[in-house]
Amino acid sequence: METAARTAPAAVIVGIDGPSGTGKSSTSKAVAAKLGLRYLDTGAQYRAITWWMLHNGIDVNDPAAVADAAGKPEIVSGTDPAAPTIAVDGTDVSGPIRTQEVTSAVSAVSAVPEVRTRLTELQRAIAAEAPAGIVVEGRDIGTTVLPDADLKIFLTASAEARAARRNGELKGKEAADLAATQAALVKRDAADSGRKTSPLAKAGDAVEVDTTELTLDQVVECVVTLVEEKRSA
Ligand SMILES: Nc1ncnc2c1ncn2[C@@H]1O[C@H](COP(=O)(O)OP(=O)(O)OP(=O)(O)O)[C@@H](O)[C@H]1O
Ligand SMILES: Nc1ccn([C@H]2C[C@H](O)[C@@H](COP(=O)(O)O)O2)c(=O)n1
Repeated sequence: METAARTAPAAVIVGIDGPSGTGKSSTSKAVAAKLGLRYLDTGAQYRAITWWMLHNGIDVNDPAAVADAAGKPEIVSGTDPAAPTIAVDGTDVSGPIRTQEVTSAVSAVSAVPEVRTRLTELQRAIAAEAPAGIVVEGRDIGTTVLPDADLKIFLTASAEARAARRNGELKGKEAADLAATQAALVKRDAADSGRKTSPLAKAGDAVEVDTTELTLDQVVECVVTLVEEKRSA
């Protein structure tokens, strides 16, 4: 008796880029979970290497010192969208990488070409190993890391909306000044967009989604639909 040959759907690679606070992490995790894909937060990797530099007394404003040390830490990312992890030399740094000290230093460290080369190689290797595919989020995924991704999304939102979202995360903690939050977001975006090596930028073939007036569920639905359209094309 003949058995019908069953082929698993080809792995799908989705890149999601955009400025800070546009919803990349929330959207990417939810899309990956819905579609059974892996999830990679490349911002967490840049934060992890920044944490290591600070922890080891490297002057983060000295590009030569950062470049010399760029190959030293071992960065390991767990890609389960329900429980992503990030470790440096075996230490879980998921908490420490979110401190203000790291946030203030990460743009300087991520502008160093040796850091970018190191992490880009790691990101490509992780994407290549994802059996059903992966959602990778960052700043240069569509332009540099995975230029052949099946689908590229560029999320945007007004600076006001992004600052309000960030402050919303602080509920129950010390209330942050909205104007100060907005100024910090805009400053980091300017640094990330202005660096020479693979700056924050929309790839020419990316789909831009302005999330200012959309709920997270609406953004997730929009991206899931775009992935399904690509898969059935
Ligand atoms: N469409 C949306 N509407 C309202 N809130 C949202 C929306 N998308 C994300 N958020 C909220 O905004 C905050 C920032 O989202 P998220 O961390 O996903 O952004 P991001 O682009 O990954 O930021 P960063 O680049 O700084 O890591 C979170 O509190 C998240 O719950
Ligand atoms: N592909 C990437 C991802 C992140 N960065 C840098 C620039 C960001 O300000 C920083 C932290 O990212 P976040 O956690 O806010 O997503 O990391 C980058 O240069 N390239």
